[in-house]
Amino acid sequence: MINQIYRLVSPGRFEITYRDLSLNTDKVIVRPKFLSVCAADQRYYQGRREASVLKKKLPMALIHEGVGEIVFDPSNRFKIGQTVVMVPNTPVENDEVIDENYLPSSKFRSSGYDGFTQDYVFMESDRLVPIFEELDNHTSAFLELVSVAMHAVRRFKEKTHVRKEKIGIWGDGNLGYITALILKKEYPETELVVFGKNEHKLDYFTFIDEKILINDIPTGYAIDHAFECVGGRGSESAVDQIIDCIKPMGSISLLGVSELPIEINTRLVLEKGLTLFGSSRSGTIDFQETVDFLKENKDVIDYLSHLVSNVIEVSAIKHIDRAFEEDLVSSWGKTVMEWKI
Ligand SMILES: NC(=O)C1=CN([C@@H]2O[C@H](COP(=O)(O)OP(=O)(O)OC[C@H]3O[C@@H](n4cnc5c(N)ncnc54)[C@H](OP(=O)(O)O)[C@@H]3O)[C@@H](O)[C@H]2O)C=CC1
Ligand SMILES: O=C(CO)[C@H](O)[C@H](O)COP(=O)(O)O
Ligand SMILES: [Zn+2]
Repeated sequence: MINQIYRLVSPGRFEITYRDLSLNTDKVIVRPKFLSVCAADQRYYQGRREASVLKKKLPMALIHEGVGEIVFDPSNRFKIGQTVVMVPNTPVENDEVIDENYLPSSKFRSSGYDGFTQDYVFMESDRLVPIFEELDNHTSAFLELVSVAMHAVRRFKEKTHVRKEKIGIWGDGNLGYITALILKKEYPETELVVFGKNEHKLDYFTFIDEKILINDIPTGYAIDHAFECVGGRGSESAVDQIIDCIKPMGSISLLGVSELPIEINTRLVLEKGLTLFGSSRSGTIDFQETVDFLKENKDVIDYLSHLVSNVIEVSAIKHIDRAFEEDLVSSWGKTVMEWKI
């Protein structure tokens, strides 16, 4: 069969590539249905990566968040027409200690390997997780991002000391919102405080205990642990504020991606005996955990749906551009593409 792959060839320019693929395969074939734009895809689309990185990674199909329908399944694990969430990480080896998303050999879609903007995606059966009926299509589209937060919260549980009276989350965007939602369920007794830049975004955090604008942090304000969900230029000041506010022996979970290296006040990190750890991406186990978590906490699905800010029907290549352009000017939430191309 001829598969059409919609690749970013240079910033702001998509082109179609045709690839002849055999149906004599052990791979499951998935038809993408609802895809969502991640900040990482926007950086490629806008060319906000170093020229050497763009040269190495493009042309490449973008998008690593999405759900699709099973069209062919030689593994017999799924029903034809079943909706599944697609795991973008593809490991090529097992390791007893290192999670699949930290193995340098793993291939991650839309970061050096083709993402989901294709007519059909050929995947290993263990890269697909069925979802359940109450999970609506638009919200399911960004389950990958939820799985990243889930993964980070799992690591947080493993690495932090027991006192969790107050946790601070820096970042009033998608990742901050999702991380806060998961933490609220996992630590119902903990006071959760979100630190943001924008009052109108903080208004969405209706489930949180306290909201603070980053320019109005009271002197002497203290938290036990923190999550940095900012990324980009804001990362440095966020980490700086966290290091100032955090109590001794607290942990800082770093999630934001910054294009340039940032400065960290290591003197205070040492003095307070802090633990800083990064979390990136996720694996099948995190996707399964996410789906199970949402099955158990159905009210979270409703909160997540508040993140759906743009839904763009894509039936031609120019609509992919439209989705990226609209995502760029949108001040809140996620852009979802209804993949009808
Ligand atoms: N670790 C991982 O695997 C993943 C990492 N990411 C990364 O996480 C980061 C956040 O992603 P996402 O939530 O989608 O992006 P958003 O732009 O939605 O969220 C970032 C938010 O932080 C706000 N902000 C800026 N500076 C500060 C500051 N100093 N303190 C507090 N808030 C601040 C921004 O406001 P404003 O817009 O007004 O500047 C924005 O609302 C990105 O770098 C992204 O690449 C995303 C997915 C997975
Ligand atoms: O978004 C992400 C995971 O969901 C990661 O931030 C993304 O994979 C980073 O990749 P890149 O190095 O290509 O920016
Ligand atoms: Zn992402």
